[in-house]
Amino acid sequence: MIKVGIVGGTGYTGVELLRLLAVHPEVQLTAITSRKEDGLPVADMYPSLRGRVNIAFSAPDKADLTQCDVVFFATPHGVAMAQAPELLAKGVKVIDLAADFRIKDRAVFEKTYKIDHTAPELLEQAVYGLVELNREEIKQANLIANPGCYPTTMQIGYAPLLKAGVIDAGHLIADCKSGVSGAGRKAEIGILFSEASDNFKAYGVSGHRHTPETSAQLQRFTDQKVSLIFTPHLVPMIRGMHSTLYAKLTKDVSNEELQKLFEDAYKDEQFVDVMPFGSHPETRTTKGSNMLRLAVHRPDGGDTVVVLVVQDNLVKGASGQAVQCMNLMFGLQEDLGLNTIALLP
Ligand SMILES: NC(=O)C1=CN([C@@H]2O[C@H](COP(=O)(O)OP(=O)(O)OC[C@H]3O[C@@H](n4cnc5c(N)ncnc54)[C@H](OP(=O)(O)O)[C@@H]3O)[C@@H](O)[C@H]2O)C=CC1
Ligand SMILES: CC(=O)N[C@@H](CCC(=O)OP(=O)(O)O)C(=O)O
Repeated sequence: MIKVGIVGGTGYTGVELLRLLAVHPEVQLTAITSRKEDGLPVADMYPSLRGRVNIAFSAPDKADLTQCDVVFFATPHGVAMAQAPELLAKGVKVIDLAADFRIKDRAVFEKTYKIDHTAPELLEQAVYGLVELNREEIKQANLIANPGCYPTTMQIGYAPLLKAGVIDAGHLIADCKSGVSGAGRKAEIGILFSEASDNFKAYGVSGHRHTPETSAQLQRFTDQKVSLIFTPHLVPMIRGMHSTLYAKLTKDVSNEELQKLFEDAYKDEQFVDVMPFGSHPETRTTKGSNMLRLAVHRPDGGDTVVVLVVQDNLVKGASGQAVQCMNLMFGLQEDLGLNTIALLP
């Protein structure tokens, strides 16, 4: 059994990890930390886990994470970088759900997150955990930088077009919407029920931290200079993400050829569903599952291609993706513990 520790077990991605790992056949939950809930049985806080998770939260300084085989950090940016060096030195693998190791360029990271990087020596060895685009590296990794939720949709949607060289990489426009759980489980005015429900708004139109992360990753797939306009929106639902990705075609490709690019790219991927050309994927078809669904459009046969992508921000956008990485890092079947079908309606 793989001994797993979770730092930040009380947050939304933490409890999502618990939901997935509690029924994972190869995992033994060994340590779950919380600064505020030291000693509280996990299932007292989350009764959905009664009878499934029988350990208590422990304060981060009391939990012996070095006895684990792998530690997930479901914590704010800046926490994993403080603890990863010691864990890695003791042979413990680390999967960070935050951004500490996502951006290789330290200066760009520090400018974007306004945090001094305290473990820059690990940036080189960190592997970006988007399995469909990085599988072989993930298998060898000891330190995973799990992607952001929006970046996952943008990369899966744009990568086949960039690799095929059929779009103008210098003018990508991503119009993305997230459910409120994307902001985490914290008390903040903008995510109160009376502020976020029955309301719809964009935020971070300029300078959202997912723009540099996504641009740097997309740059791997093309020689053209990538330029991305990314606009996130908060939608009044709890889980779910919908990204509408626009790009200008630069080659004379048919609709069938466009569709085939995506079908070929993801034909062996069990967590990416390429729907028939012109479909309208719905967020609820991914709720609670690790599936990402997409559909390709070309409005009025013009020179703009539109890719619609949906996922559950807490599963494929965070904790499910992290478990998918763990499975690969430990030589397990990639879908172990991840075979749930979405809840519908
Ligand atoms: N929500 C989402 O859809 C996604 C989130 N992410 C990223 O995953 C990470 C976790 O997000 P999310 O679960 O939403 O966040 P939450 O705010 O819901 O939870 C954060 C957790 O971290 C713990 N924590 C906070 N500060 C510290 C600290 N200094 N040391 C140790 N533990 C700490 C908190 O527990 P306690 O206070 O009890 O110690 C809590 O359990 C973030 O970096 C986020 O950006 C990534 C993709 C999607
Ligand atoms: C709705 C909402 O607020 N979403 C978060 C993104 C969550 C995510 O992916 O987080 P990290 O990159 O921080 O890990 C945001 O826009 O900041």
